[in-house]
Amino acid sequence: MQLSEGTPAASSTLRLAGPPPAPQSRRYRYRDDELLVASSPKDPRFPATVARKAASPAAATPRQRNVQWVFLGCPGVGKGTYASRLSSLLGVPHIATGDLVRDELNSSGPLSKQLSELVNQGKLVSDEIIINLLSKRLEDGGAKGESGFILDGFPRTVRQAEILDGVTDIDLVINLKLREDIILEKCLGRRICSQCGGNFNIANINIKGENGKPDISMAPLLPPSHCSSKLITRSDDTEEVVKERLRIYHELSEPVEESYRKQGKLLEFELPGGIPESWPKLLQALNLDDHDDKQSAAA
Ligand SMILES: Nc1ncnc2c1ncn2[C@@H]1O[C@H](COP(=O)(O)OP(=O)(O)O)[C@@H](O)[C@H]1O
Repeated sequence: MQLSEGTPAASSTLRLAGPPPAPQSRRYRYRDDELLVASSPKDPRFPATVARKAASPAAATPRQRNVQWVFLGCPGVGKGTYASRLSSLLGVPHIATGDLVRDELNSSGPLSKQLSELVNQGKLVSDEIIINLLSKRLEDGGAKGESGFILDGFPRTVRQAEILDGVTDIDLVINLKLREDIILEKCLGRRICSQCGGNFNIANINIKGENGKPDISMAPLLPPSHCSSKLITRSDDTEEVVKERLRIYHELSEPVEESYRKQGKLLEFELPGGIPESWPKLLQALNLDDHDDKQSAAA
C-alpha cells in the first residue's frame, strides 16, 4: 500500500510501504466482503448496526485480512478510549495521529517547534506532515509484522480522506457522537500520568437529557494512587483551545463524515454514557463479543 496524492505515478514523497500479510489478529478476522453499514436514517438498521451483506458470489470467497477501521468524532469525545479497547480486542494496532504529533513535538527533531505552536493553538498540522508521520508509523509497523489498523484522528480533512481512500479500502468508519457541552467538560477533566502515560479523567458528569434524550452520567476515571501525584494536563486542553479545536472539527472534519456517509461506511454511535454503559453497546453495534470483559465480570 502506498499513501500518496493523486495517481500512484504522481506520488513521490508521500509513500507508504504497506504491511506484509501477517497472522497478527487474535480472535477476529475481518471478511471484507461482508460488512455493510446502514448509512441513511431511513434504513431500519440506522444508526448503529453493522449488518451482513446478502450472500453473493463475491461473499462466497472472501479475502481475509485484519480490520481497517477509522474513528471519527470531535476532540475529546472518546476516540482514543474506544479505539484502544477495540485494538486490544481485535489484535490490530491503534494508530492515533495526535500521539504521533505529540511524540514528534516532544522530540528534538526539526519539526518540534512548529508542531508545538500549531497544537497549542488548536490548529491542524499540515496534511504533508501528518501523512509523513503516519506513513512512517505504518512502515515501522509493517516491518514488525503488523497488519490492519484502527486509525484515530486521521483522516481529519477531506483531502486526507481522499489520499487514504486512494491507497486502501477502509472497511468501516465509526463516528462517535456526544453533546458538545459534555465534550468540553470531558476535555477539561482529562489528565495524563507523566510517568506511565495512562489516560484519566477527573470530570464527574451528570447532565439532564434534552429533547427527549435520556440523562447522561459519566463517572470520573480516577488514576491509581501511584499515578495521582504525577498527573499532567495536555497543553491544548484549555477552554479556549478546545473551543478552537471544536470549531475546526466542524469546519474541516465534518465534511469527512459526510464523504464516508455517502460511501455507506459510516456507523453513527451516540455515546449513552461512560465506558460501562457505552462499551457493551458499541460491541453490540459492531457485532463483536468481548470474552475477556465477560470473564472478568463473572469472576
Ligand atoms: N490528521 C491530522 N491532521 C492534522 N493535524 C492533526 C491530525 N491528527 C492530529 N493532529 C494534530 O494533533 C493535535 C492533537 O490531536 P488529537 O490527540 O487527535 O486531539 P483531539 O483530542 O483534538 O482529537 C491536533 O489538534 C492537531 O494539531
